[in-house]
Amino acid sequence: GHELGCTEATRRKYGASSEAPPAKRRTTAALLPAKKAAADGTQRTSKGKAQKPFSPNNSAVGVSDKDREQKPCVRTSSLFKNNPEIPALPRPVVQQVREQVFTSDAFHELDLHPHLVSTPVFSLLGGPSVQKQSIPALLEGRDALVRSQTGSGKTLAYCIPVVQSLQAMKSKIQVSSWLVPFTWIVPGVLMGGEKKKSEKARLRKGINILISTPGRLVDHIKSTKNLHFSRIRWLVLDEADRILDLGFEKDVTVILNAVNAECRRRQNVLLSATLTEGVTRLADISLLDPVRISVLEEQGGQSDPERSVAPEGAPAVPGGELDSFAVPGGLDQHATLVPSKLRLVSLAAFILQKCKFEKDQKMIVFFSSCELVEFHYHLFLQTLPGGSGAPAAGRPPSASARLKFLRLHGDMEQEVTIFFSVLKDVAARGLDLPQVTWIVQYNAPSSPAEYIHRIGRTARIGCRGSSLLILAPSEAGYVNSLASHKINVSEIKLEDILSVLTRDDCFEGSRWRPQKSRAAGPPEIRQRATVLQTLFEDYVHSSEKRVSWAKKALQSFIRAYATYPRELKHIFHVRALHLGHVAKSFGLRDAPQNLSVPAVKRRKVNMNRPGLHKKTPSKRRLAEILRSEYSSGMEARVAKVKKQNKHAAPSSRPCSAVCSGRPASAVGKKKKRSP
Ligand SMILES: Nc1ncnc2c1ncn2[C@@H]1O[C@H](COP(=O)(O)OP(=O)(O)OP(=O)(O)O)[C@@H](O)[C@H]1O
Repeated sequence: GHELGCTEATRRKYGASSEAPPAKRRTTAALLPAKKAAADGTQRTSKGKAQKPFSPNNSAVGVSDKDREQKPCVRTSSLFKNNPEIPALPRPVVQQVREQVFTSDAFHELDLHPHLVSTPVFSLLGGPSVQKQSIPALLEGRDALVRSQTGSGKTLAYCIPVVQSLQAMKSKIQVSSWLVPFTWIVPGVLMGGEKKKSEKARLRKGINILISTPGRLVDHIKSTKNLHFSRIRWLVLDEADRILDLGFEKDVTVILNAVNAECRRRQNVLLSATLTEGVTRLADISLLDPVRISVLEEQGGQSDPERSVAPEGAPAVPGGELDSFAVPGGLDQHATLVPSKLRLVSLAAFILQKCKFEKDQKMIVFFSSCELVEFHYHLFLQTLPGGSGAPAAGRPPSASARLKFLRLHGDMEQEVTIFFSVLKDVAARGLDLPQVTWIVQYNAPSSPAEYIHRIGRTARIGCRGSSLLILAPSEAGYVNSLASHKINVSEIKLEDILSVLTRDDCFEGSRWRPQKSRAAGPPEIRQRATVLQTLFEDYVHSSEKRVSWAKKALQSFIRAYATYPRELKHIFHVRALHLGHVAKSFGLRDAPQNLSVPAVKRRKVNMNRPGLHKKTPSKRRLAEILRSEYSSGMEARVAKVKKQNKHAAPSSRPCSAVCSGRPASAVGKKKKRSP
């Protein structure tokens, strides 16, 4: 107790039973010893507001180390009181779907162009199974439905046959330096980041490989005269599950009709990490007598790891594993149950644990809206020790590692520009995130397919990785929902996440001392978590502007929460939220009075409900899509859509921010994506 300089009242506060009636939040004066309050020179009002205006110039990290040291006593109320009981995390028995990602067979057996075989990736491995199976089938001229887990190498599985067939073509249209040495193979991208005029000019010049998002291609089908499909040899629908998840089904139908109208003889390939009903439906209408490729490991002799040919009329479901999702073998999935009040400190503690106290960690944190990405990005950047600026002097070496944060979402106009100027050659070709070690889902995704795609940003192509799903105690049932798709998670206890704070002397609440012999027990963990929460609350309440910023983020969270699909409403229902507790996870000391929860319910948009596009105005759907993790963000420049965005109910479901213990420059890598 004396180390924190806390009063008996503070100790009682931490020790209060969870059955105690909701305590009114104590004022600073009640928790802050008079002597200390005078010493730090900050007089507080009865509302707990600092009268001394916050100046960002005071400190590079928003709340300076000096401030931290001079305010040893926490004044944050009841972080550990009145929380719902944390139930045991369900542990359904799940036999995970396993896939054989690699094959020992070498690629030189395939009759490929020598330049393709000499590509460095082929010398690295025997080869990804999906490539070993797909390439020969596609070279034979077959249509194919390819289902293989995230990060298993699906892109090259179709790119190699496409390039192999194009390089053999006689007519050369122009010279490109992209696909050296196949200089006459010219790829082009349509994704809406540019003016349509430049895209039209590119189409006019002629390209061999057109990579496009469905929406933008439909746009050109409707308005670009120079777009002809009569000589198309291949139609590839990559990420089919995400195309459907994001509501592009109608656009894909328009594309298929337009292509069919001009060209009947071509090869069609459909690739997906997950196999849902929608994907098989799309396969039925887009593929002709397809080879079904799946790299399932044999389980009880039931599935055939080799490629199989669908009997005529049979549904194109490789391995019959509909709605059972394969997860990379090197991926350890976890979930943790965290009461709403403790969410923010838990996330911060987890980031610190991995990115500050462990080496070579790179983490992606997924949030449910762009506003949430912005809020947490700025908050952590300004408050977390090591979040920015130089490491503070006198810290132990283990705690001096600098955290680097990068935000990424679909509503970033300026930031994207800046980002592009820094990493121009990288970002202009799309992003891949190599060597990501942790995926954190701060807000649960609204479909299992989305879950799979999020966690699939780690443990790619045989690497190891881990994921953490943060759920409220009332959301524990979501684990069962995942289990019904053969997704298996194990529990990480909240105490284990928060305990890292005892290693971080920034949260000691008093001047840092080099060594302590005292073991860290639950009371100390609670004290430090409260110090951290106070840091957040002080930052948020240091100006009216920041308070309203936090309120907006909270509002956005509630809006997103209202958009879970009907089948998950029993787990995620906005009425089950304790707004006062949730407010705390935004650094707010009280729940704002004017949250528009009922209005949100009226305007809910469910991205995963089949037939979404029929029920939702198309512009709103577009606004949703533009803000998705698959959006480049540049589309948001379309003023009309931006206007719609303002009024669209939830700002989106999937968005992400990246934080890493490494330099930001190590984050990006070339990646071409479609859709
Ligand atoms: N033959 C190969 N040898 C070595 N690395 C490879 C090979 N094929 C692909 N890779 C690498 O593996 C990573 C994952 O490949 P890719 O992006 O094609 O996976 P995917 O199955 O499409 O994943 P997702 O479903 O998540 O989009 C990429 O970084 C890619 O460069």
